[in-house]
Amino acid sequence: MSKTMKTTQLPVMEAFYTIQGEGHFSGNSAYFIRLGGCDVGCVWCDVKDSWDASQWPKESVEEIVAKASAHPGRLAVVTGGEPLMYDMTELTNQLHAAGFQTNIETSGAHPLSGNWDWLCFSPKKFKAPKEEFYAAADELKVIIYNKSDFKWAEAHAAKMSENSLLYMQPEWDQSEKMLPEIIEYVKNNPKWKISLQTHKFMNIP
Ligand SMILES: C[S@@+](CC[C@H](N)C(=O)[O-])C[C@H]1O[C@@H](n2cnc3c(N)ncnc32)[C@H](O)[C@@H]1O
Ligand SMILES: Nc1nc2[nH]cc(C(=O)O)c2c(=O)[nH]1
Ligand code: SF4
Ligand SMILES: [Mg+2]
Repeated sequence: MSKTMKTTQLPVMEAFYTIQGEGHFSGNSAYFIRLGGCDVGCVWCDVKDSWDASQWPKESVEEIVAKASAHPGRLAVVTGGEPLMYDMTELTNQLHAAGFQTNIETSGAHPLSGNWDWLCFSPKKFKAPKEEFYAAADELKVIIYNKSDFKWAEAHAAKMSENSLLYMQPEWDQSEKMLPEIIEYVKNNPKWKISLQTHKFMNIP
């Protein structure tokens, strides 16, 4: 590559090879790329350290993909922070070129970019999602923190495309209280499935 050619640099908080713990791909080996930076401000966010992008070193897309390629799995999950604060075109193109399936975890609060094989959309009360995510998402994953979130979840589900998957995931610290309610809700509303943060039970990243 010529010296004058610009390559995308992205703030990387951490990247690790693990098991996808949540949603439709739960149980699959996956390489996680966690980008720094988020302006959504969820009170119960489990990675608040990710919010300030300036704390995390910038890496070129080439470096990020080279590190991912060192592992046997070819499923990449891009998360954060909020990955769509950045243009994801080059990262997804280079991941594809290296043979990866590209999955994303996003709140939908920023414009959609990149070429995704699977998009997990987890809308938040703290910063409204962009309308384009309802059609683009493969799975909706609503975090249930209190009883009012069931009605809120239905409002989002009503806007999703017909064949998308619908998940309710208990907020981790409210699980003891809310999981029994979620179980009853899903039994009564079978279009929904439960997603648990299984990596936290397995004590893996
Ligand atoms: C940390 S976020 C990063 C990606 C993106 N900012 C988002 O919120 O979708 C990854 C996933 O974890 C979920 N999550 C964050 N904190 C959680 C918590 N305390 N309990 C359960 N799920 C949580 C989010 O809703 C999202 O689906
Ligand atoms: N194992 C594992 N699975 C995950 N699924 C979504 C995660 C995320 O933080 O985006 C996550 C994570 O941090 N670890
Ligand atoms: S949008 Fe995601 S990363 Fe940002 S605060 Fe909410 S859960 Fe955390
Ligand atoms: Mg997580």
